[in-house]
Amino acid sequence: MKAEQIIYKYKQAKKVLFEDVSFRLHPDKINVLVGPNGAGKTTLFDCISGILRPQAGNMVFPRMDDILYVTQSVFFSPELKGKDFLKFIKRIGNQPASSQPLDYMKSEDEREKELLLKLWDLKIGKMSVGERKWLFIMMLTQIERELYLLDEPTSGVDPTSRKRIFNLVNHLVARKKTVVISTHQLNELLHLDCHMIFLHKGKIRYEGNIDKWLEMHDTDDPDHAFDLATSL
Ligand SMILES: Nc1ncnc2c1ncn2[C@@H]1O[C@H](COP(=O)(O)OP(=O)(O)OP(=O)(O)O)[C@@H](O)[C@H]1O
Repeated sequence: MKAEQIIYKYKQAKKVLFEDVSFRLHPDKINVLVGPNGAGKTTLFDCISGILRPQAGNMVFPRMDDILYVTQSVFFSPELKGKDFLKFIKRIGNQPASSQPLDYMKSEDEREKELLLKLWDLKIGKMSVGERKWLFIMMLTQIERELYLLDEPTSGVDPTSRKRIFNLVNHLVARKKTVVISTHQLNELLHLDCHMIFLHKGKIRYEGNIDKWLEMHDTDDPDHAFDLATSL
């Protein structure tokens, strides 16, 4: 899966957003899209998923039906309960909707089971950000697709929820699925087998291992490297 020489400009915008975006997704690692606010990460996800059509370039990605795209603003009524969401997702996957909470879960982790039991009867509007993100991602990643795009899945979540979300993402990679996430928390990438794609000022400025990227910037602090990379 790859993008070559993508050019994209929003109709209303004065300037081109992507002047030459090329990258390749790694099939066996978590692909991580990184870049400053406004660099175009969400726009790139929209292009990959087929929601937006670039004005030029070559995109080699699965068709829309084979992509699961979890945007930052997945909207479900805050009045719905956890169980309503879980049953709904099963039904759209043409699978039977069980009334047993643990039937919805693949993990054997006792704390996660406990969390699911708590969220089962809780309204979505009353869940914390981390609880809601974990529940959504846990369930949505059970839908079979070739490519999964997760826009900032760990923003606003505590280290435990973040670990749980990365476990879900790692399971996808282990199942030979291609995954792309975006994040601003670069420290979380240090212990991850990831393929970093760095978008800045309309181009991909780096693609590869995070350790090599840190070496290039002569630092072991990813936030410092980010600061240096975006000041160019
Ligand atoms: N519909 C639109 N019309 C015009 N400009 C837009 C539109 N949507 C987004 N933009 C602009 O495109 C640029 C990229 O936005 P995008 O949301 O893709 O960035 P991002 O990298 O995901 O940002 P963040 O890290 O803040 O989430 C921004 O300058 C934004 O204002």
